[in-house]
Amino acid sequence: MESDETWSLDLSDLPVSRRANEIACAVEKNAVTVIIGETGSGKTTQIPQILLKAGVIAEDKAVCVTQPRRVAAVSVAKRVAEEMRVRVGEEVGYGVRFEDRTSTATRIKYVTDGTLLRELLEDPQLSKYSIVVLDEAHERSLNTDILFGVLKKLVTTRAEKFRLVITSATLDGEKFSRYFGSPVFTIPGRTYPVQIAHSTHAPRSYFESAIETVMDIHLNAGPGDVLCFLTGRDEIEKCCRRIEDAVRTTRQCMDMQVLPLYASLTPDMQSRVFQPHDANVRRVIVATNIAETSLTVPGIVFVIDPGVVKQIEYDAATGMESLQVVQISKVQAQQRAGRAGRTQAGRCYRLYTKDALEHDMPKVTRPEIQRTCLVATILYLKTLDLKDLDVMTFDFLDAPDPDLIADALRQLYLLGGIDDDGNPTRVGREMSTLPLEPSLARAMVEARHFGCVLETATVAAMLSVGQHYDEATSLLELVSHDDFLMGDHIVLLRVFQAWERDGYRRSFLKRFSLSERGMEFARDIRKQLLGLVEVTRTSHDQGLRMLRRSLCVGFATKIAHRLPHHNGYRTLGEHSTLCQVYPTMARQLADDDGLLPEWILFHEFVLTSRPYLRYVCKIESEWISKQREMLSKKIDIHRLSRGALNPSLSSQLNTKPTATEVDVGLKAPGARKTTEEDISAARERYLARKRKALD
Ligand SMILES: Nc1ncnc2c1ncn2[C@@H]1O[C@H](COP(=O)(O)OP(=O)(O)OP(=O)(O)O)[C@@H](O)[C@H]1O
Repeated sequence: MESDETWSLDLSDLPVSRRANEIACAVEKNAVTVIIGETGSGKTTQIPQILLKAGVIAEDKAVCVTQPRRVAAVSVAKRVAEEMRVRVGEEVGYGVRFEDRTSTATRIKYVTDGTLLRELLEDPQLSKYSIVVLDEAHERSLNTDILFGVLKKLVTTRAEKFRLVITSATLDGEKFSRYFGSPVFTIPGRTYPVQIAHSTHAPRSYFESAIETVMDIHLNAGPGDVLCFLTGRDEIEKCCRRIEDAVRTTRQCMDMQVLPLYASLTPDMQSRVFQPHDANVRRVIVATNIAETSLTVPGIVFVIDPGVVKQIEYDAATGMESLQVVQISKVQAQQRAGRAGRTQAGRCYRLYTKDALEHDMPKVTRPEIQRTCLVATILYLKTLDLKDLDVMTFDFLDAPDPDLIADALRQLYLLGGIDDDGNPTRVGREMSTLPLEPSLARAMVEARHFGCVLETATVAAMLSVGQHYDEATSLLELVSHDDFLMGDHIVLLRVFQAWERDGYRRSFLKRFSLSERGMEFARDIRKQLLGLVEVTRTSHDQGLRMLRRSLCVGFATKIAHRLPHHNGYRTLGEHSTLCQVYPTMARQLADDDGLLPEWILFHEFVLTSRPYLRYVCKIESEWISKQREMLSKKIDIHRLSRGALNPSLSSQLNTKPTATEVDVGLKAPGARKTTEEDISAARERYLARKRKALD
């Protein structure tokens, strides 16, 4: 028997649908509307349909709904297309990185927040849309936070009618209302009840406790699928194996199917969780927080919430990132419970005590914009050419620490993305058109001059993907010993080239234990990059050398020097830090004396058990003399914070190719410097808000 809960619900009975008229009127009347309604009440799927039916969307335009994650944008679009009985890509479509399923007929478009940011670069007025809905606002993803600030401006400046809607189940309505100067519309009622159970004591291991709870439900509870949250890929894969083993050794009449769900799975693998299945088999989905918001997985009755999440934290002083398992916020706990009770009544098992929820957990999730590297964000804001932009005082909902902004400005300047007056250079604009992180984008721009676009695009694509091979891979069959000694970038290039020579066959990937998902994804990204950057060619034997030189320009702020007679390194720059090369990589780089290269560039600087450099490549000191000189130069951050005061003027001035060739002193007439007072005021505001958030 197949479950078909999909149609068991009368859509007109969803809390949001019951208030359709009022919602349509509120959006029609107000430039910005904040809508708060319980999880599962119909915000994501129903509001766009309500606005369409009520004629709030202009005839020749569409409504765009953002989601923080790709899997949500795709699955919700599919669901709404089903409800409207149209095919995806017709009246309802979606746009995510590397995939656009829309047509001229599309009136409701689901996108990731990153996709909307890109669309803004091409069409700053967003002229295709009459309404933008920023959904899941509570997540405070970096991209959604940027959209808050940019769209708040657009609402007041666009000549044509434009409406902004902010939605979430768990939002500090008052704060949003104050920021946007908008009314808050609250929708009472939920779909089905969710019973919540807390642990009576803190478990010794949330991982073991999660497995025990899955097995307990399987052996003792009635029918229904299980959604269990964990923190990351490795942990999830391990948990799936453990559960499968436990089921094998337990005699139970009901079968079980265990499915992982995390961001780096292929879209095909991800969509398995939404496919109908035999109701006699209990399905257990083990997921990261990508399943925390938006998703309706039909059949879920039980949710297991261990109360933890993996979060990235960037330290601007050292340039080091750490990925740590931290406690979730109360808002996240509520979202997780809300994954049950959507198609039938449900239960949520919290593997932490009620006391911990009330006293230890933060109320809301800390915005990503306050704990991440902001180079890409600042470049983005600069290239949008907003009038009177000063990134230090930009109207963010929650401003980041000024040190984070200063760090981003410094890095952008050293990469040549902005000039002495903080205006985006031609190089900066080119960088912003590439769907890559700034260092890789900068290397790609440089690769054109060095004639090694193919090689650089391949390395950039491989590095963007991350997961390529497992420990068992015998790379020396694919990569020569000499190439091996040059480091990861060259190894990644050679691996891809070997696969390319083999005609991109899957059997090749299997034979060398290469990740099918990772390699296929890298191939897609590479193809896209090669469509964006003109391929200039250099002689084959120069390719490798030129590649490393381009990387030196892109990674000008990520260079390390080995200590004398020692395999430790010191990063270059204002806050030079002692660190080591990640152990598995260090083995491959060492020469016959066991010494690592004197100079390297690195892709990642992460804090795990200690500070490690990951993905490193050997470079020559004479290639980086300009970079070293720049790194030791005192940079006037105040001058960089403003910029694009007069876009037409700045674009005339911005014809300088790289920062290393920036003519110091060339200044846009009329540019007012951000003063020390502006920055102290920004810092004060930031600290005051932080204190308030902690209270
Ligand atoms: N794929 C689906 N299969 C079955 N029912 C679904 C599906 N998607 C949505 N629904 C039904 O529609 C309801 C509304 O879903 P919707 O995603 O619009 O809610 P929401 O208010 O946006 O929730 P959240 O705040 O959790 O994102 C769900 O509670 C569920 O009953």
